[in-house]
Amino acid sequence: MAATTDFFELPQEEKAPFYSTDPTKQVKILNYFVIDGTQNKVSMWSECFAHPWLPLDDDIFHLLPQNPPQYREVVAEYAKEIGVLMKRLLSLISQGLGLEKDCLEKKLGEKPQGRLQANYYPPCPDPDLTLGLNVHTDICALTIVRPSEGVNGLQINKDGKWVAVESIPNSFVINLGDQIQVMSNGRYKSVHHRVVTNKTQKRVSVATFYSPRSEAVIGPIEELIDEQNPPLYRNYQYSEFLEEFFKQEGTRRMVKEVFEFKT
Ligand SMILES: O=C(O)CCC(=O)C(=O)O
Ligand SMILES: [Fe+2]
Repeated sequence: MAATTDFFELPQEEKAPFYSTDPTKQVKILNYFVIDGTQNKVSMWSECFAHPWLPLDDDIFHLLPQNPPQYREVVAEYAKEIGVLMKRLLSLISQGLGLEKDCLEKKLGEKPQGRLQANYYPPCPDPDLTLGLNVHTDICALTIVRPSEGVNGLQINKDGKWVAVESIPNSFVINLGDQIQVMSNGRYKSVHHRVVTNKTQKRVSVATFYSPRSEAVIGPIEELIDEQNPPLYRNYQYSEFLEEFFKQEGTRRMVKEVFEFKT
């Protein structure tokens, strides 16, 4: 967390080379936005630094910041541990669905892709006017979030109401993503969430996303389909899902809904 916070708090000129809106750039700082009624882009009250963590090969490693000096080593170590935890969680979720331990991992395919997104939310003079991150579901399979301690901000939508996720020391927040909702044929839900800001304290979080690679074919798992439980989604290549995601940029995204069978 310190390495991430230090990176965000570097002088602007040191961070400048990382700012980019190019979707193909692997390591970059980005600002999420919403498109308002007059087609203007309205920026969220946050800055996000994103890059791959799986695989973290030499090419990517050398694109990571050299300042703060410990950034690369800390991320490499964190990536290793998160990889182990992701596998463990996927195995538990598979068993929770009554499937073989390695079912979800196998269905997500070889060479899964992991992206890390560090989010920096500065104090906001009027938190009622904006959000740190707009309401969304994570499009990946699974997300592990490490939030800064003692500062709330993340909220999930439960039965139409926003509920604060309390920050608990030394803990992670696990979000099920859209791909788990589709693969479990709707038994697990990818939760709608958003981040609110506050007037006095900055907040930092590090989200690590785990996704299939773009060639993988995703759909409801056969063992979970029968007469009572017909498939809710059609099979798709993950690249199609990503294409739809980018098409809906700046809107209240409804990506997996595009792949639903309409009844
Ligand atoms: O800041 C947080 O706690 C959540 C971040 C998040 O939802 C995301 O990066 O997708
Ligand atoms: Fe999220």
